[in-house]
Amino acid sequence: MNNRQLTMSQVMLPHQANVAGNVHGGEIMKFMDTTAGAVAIRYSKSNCVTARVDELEFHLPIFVGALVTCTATVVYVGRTSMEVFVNVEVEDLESASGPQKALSAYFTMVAMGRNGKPQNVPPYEPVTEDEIREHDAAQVRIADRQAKKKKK
Ligand SMILES: CCCCCCCCCCCCCCCC(=O)SCCNC(=O)CCNC(=O)[C@H](O)C(C)(C)COP(=O)(O)OP(=O)(O)OC[C@H]1O[C@@H](n2cnc3c(N)ncnc32)[C@H](O)[C@@H]1OP(=O)(O)O
Repeated sequence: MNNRQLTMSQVMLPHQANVAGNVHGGEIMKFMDTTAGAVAIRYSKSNCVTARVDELEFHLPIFVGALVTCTATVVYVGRTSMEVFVNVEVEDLESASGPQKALSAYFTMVAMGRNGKPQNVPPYEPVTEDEIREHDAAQVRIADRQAKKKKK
């Protein structure tokens, strides 16, 4: 089992949409957060909180009845934090077009100890070319963020 990746699917229901049938962005964001949280909990074996979500851009409308699939992957592990890439695909089950990419984002999840403080998570060493590329890109993003924070 790959404990760094987890996929969850949901059919969108009327209570998640506006009167025109468009699913609220917040519903999708909550689903992404839950998927990121679940994989982070499984990876770290502890409760996790969301510390940060990077840019979100909705490329496609999502309508009631669509099957939405979130795949969350831990791409970088710090001392107590994990960067999780969440990819969202949407599928109209009545059409033959198959799943289409709707949006994606990076979530930073922090493992919390029972004392309410961040706690260490198991280290992660990327192995495949894709894993190493994602890991290196995460390091660049984190360094950029830290540099911006220092400027403030
Ligand atoms: C156990 C149960 C099992 C049940 C199974 C059920 C499964 C069902 C799944 C549902 C899953 C739902 C998942 C939703 C989870 C929420 O939505 S939680 C609610 C929203 N989030 C919050 O309330 C968090 C509020 N913020 C905080 O509590 C604190 O700011 C934090 C995030 C703990 C950080 O505290 P801090 O004092 O700044 O800690 P600090 O030691 O300085 O930093 C800790 C790490 O966080 C990083 N960090 C801190 N702030 C940031 C930031 N803004 N950006 C990036 N990184 C940051 C630091 O760089 C550091 O990283 P490392 O170098 O250690 O790797």
